[in-house]
Amino acid sequence: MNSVVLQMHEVTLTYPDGDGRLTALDAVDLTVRRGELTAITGPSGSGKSSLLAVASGLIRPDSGKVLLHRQGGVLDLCELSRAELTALRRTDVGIVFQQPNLVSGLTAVEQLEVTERLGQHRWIGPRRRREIRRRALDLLDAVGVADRATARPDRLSGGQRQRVNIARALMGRPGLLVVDEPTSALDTERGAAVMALLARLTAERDAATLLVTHDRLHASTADHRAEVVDGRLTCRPGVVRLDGQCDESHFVDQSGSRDGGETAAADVAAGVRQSR
Ligand SMILES: Nc1ncnc2c1ncn2[C@@H]1O[C@H](COP(=O)(O)OP(=O)(O)OP(=O)(O)O)[C@@H](O)[C@H]1O
Repeated sequence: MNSVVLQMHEVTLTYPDGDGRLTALDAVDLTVRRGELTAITGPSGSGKSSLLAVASGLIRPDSGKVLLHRQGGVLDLCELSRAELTALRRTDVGIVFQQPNLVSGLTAVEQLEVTERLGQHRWIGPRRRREIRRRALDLLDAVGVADRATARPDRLSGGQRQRVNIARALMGRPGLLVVDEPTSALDTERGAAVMALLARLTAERDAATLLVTHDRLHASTADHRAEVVDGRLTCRPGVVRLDGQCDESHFVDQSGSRDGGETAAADVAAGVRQSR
């Protein structure tokens, strides 16, 4: 079994709501492993974005643990300062937001370079700059847009912008990749291609990918799938207890859990596996 990268344990998150509090996440347990893609689905307002925000350290939960396993040890994101979390998101956690928020004046390769340079608090010499450019070009190649490296966002299609967005999130070599609705602005075919790309990158780069999608067809192509309803995970893929034991009662074997009308989903899944 692959090694654990992210472990959420009994995570509860509330927001102010009038005189009271609204529970967005309710005692959520979730484990995400290296080289595996976990997809979260759920109705609107069920807590999917809140789950991603907590998993990536953008929001601190009211209670629970969010453990990030990385080289050199395990960190509880709930105990880190804002500055430490910002630094961590440059190196260990890649985030792909729903809208590819690319900088309008920069070319595709510059979008990736500037991300890397922002993380360096010192002057960067020509050799290091060449290394950064080479890595940026390699990543654009890996996501299939090497030939658009010098194009600005207004010259890229929606699918190409999303691919640059994904490549940018990988610049820091993150162990955890958090992806919010990557296909929402794409048609079915381009959406399926982006899902296949994420599955391939997850396996090739040995990343742990946690993805939110409203599209059950796309979710069915993931290694694991869970659903959030009213802030609770209805099934919990491969949850590892804090004592290190795997809680098999919550393990979801996708091969045995297909629901009705998913023949097409199985076809997409087969395509994804072939393209890996
Ligand atoms: N900043 C906030 N302040 C107050 N309530 C919030 C805030 N953000 C989200 N909520 C509420 O928390 C609940 C979960 O919201 P969340 O955005 O996580 O759901 P979601 O599943 O991502 O929804 P969608 O699919 O519509 O994006 C909702 O009831 C929402 O109204």
